[in-house]
Amino acid sequence: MAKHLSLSACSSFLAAVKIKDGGTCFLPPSSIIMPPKLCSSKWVSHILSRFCLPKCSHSEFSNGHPLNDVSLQNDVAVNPIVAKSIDPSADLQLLPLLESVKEEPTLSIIVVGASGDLAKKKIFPALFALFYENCLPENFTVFGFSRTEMNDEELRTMISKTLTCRIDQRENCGEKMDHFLQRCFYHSGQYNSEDDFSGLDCKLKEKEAGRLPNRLFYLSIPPNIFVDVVRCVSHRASSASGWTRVIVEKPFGRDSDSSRELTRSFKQYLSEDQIFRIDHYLGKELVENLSVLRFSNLVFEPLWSRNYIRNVQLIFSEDFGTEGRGGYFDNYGIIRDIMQNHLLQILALFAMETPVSLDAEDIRNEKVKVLRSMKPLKLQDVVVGQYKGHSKGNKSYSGYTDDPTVPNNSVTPTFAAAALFIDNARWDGVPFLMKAGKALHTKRAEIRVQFRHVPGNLYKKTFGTDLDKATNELVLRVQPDEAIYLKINNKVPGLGMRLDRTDLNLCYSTRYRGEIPDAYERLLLDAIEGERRLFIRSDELDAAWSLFTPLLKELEEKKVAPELYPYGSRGPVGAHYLAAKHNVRWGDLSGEDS
Ligand SMILES: NC(=O)C1=CN([C@@H]2O[C@H](COP(=O)(O)OP(=O)(O)OC[C@H]3O[C@@H](n4cnc5c(N)ncnc54)[C@H](OP(=O)(O)O)[C@@H]3O)[C@@H](O)[C@H]2O)C=CC1
Ligand SMILES: O=C1O[C@H](COP(=O)(O)O)[C@@H](O)[C@H](O)[C@H]1O
Repeated sequence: MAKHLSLSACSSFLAAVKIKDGGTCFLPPSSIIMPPKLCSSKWVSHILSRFCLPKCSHSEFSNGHPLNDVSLQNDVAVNPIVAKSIDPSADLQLLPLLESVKEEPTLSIIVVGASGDLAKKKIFPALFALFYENCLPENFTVFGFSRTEMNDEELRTMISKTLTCRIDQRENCGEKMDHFLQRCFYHSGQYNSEDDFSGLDCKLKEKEAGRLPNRLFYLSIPPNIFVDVVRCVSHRASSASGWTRVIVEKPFGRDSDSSRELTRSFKQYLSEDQIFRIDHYLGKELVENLSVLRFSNLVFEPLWSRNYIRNVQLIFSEDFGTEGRGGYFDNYGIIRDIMQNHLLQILALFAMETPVSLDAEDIRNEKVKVLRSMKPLKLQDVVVGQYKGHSKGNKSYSGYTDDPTVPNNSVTPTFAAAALFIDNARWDGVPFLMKAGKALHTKRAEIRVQFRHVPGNLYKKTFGTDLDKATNELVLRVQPDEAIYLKINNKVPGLGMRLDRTDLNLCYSTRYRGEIPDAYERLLLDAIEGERRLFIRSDELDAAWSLFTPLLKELEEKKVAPELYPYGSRGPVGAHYLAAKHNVRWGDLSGEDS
């Protein structure tokens, strides 16, 4: 038991707390009274996961490797509802700390594909931000692994170019960066070479220095080498006595069959608990807030159904093309790149029933249910487009097929709009419209909820014949300039009776001073803590592919020609016809917000 009591350097006493299944938690009292700031609440769950002993501690083995993934977390409902897990009838006792640290845990984060775009752009900066905010455990190292020949210093130089300090906390930034970089190391190897992963394992062990080793692998590599890496990790580089977790980047397959095959291959080497399929949109602040908004405010949940909501729009647009990623993109297209994952995940969170609790499995169960209630997409529910070259003033923008890595005759969509329906009592008949495109006139991601007309509206004359103009609309702007606003009708002050459409507006930058953490920060921290709520379970993934696979097959078999739209425009006109077919107007193009 003493080996679990490793952290309490902060206190000479621990509070012993009984948890629901009869296990015991040892909590430093300081963790119980921590204020509920992000890192503090994470801290409590972190402590629970490290200190809670289940009724019977057991180790599972897979391929000869212990899977010490803290399965305790199924026994203890961690962040943010710690209290729920604690048996209220159990007395809190203060126990003297039995023994000082014996097997202090250490965390190694291994970025596989360290030389790549995503690692440089997102993963290393997110790790540094976590370090900067003291969210990483005391003993951690970061390892880069890829084929490119580099030494530790060269990796550090590469990483240092992409690190930035948070705007609101610049103190000691240089010093912090140096400390962080000193914890970064590199190992070069082939992705399918078990010997190269043995070499990595040796270096990891050296840094772990006999402490309890926990290892988090981040697969930031093309999908065709995922399975090789997972095999090598499992055989040669998984932790012998701590946990081993693997974060996997999308794409998780190209369709139902390939995705199932990938899941099957992964499960030869890893248990589902060890796989963290990342969808970085789930780590975005406004997406996290969706459930809070809905389930903690009385005013929204009663309206959240076909009775009051006319349609829901999920919109993603970028004002740049696929430059530099054409090779990848042409094999996937916008439907796989954005819709089947990011937008569908948001839809599932938006439309799910109230989960039993905030536990990962309860939430993911509800998401699976709603995905399984949806009708697979048909060709007539979809419009596809592709951007073409365009000149504006003396500037010219290349078309999608001008990219040398894209075939000239490619019909891969860079834009798509789709109408989806959920066949359940809550959402019957409500169109969920999705729209995603590259090289459009603006960069944004938002959720728009258009409400029904007010029956017998006393003021309808003021709105003329266009009642849509008077419809309430709730907008969650995911990015940029995070905001939540509700369009309402309001009397213009004065003696007359003139109505105005205006916004009840929560603009994040005005209301909250701190900088919003990047999605990758939140998700990395969750994976470190074993929190799975924001990661995709295999049955969710399967349900998501089932919706899109028939459509993707049809588009590809029939080689459906995308409607061309000029780079920097508002996208194909077909998207308007699709919306009109379902009595919808795109909220982002309504004039007020476009
Ligand atoms: N970049 C982005 O914005 C996003 C990326 N993703 C996903 O994240 C993962 C990584 O993306 P990204 O960093 O852009 O990918 P990269 O193309 O930059 O590849 C990452 C690294 O993998 C190695 N690599 C590249 N191609 C091959 C190959 N054919 N065979 C073996 N090794 C190869 C290279 O390292 P070396 O040669 O040194 O071994 C490269 O530095 C991908 O799955 C991608 O789909 C997801 C969302 C956004
Ligand atoms: O997953 C992806 O997301 C990015 C957009 O992410 P964001 O956080 O910058 O909005 C997109 O550019 C890329 O094509 C896609 O693979």
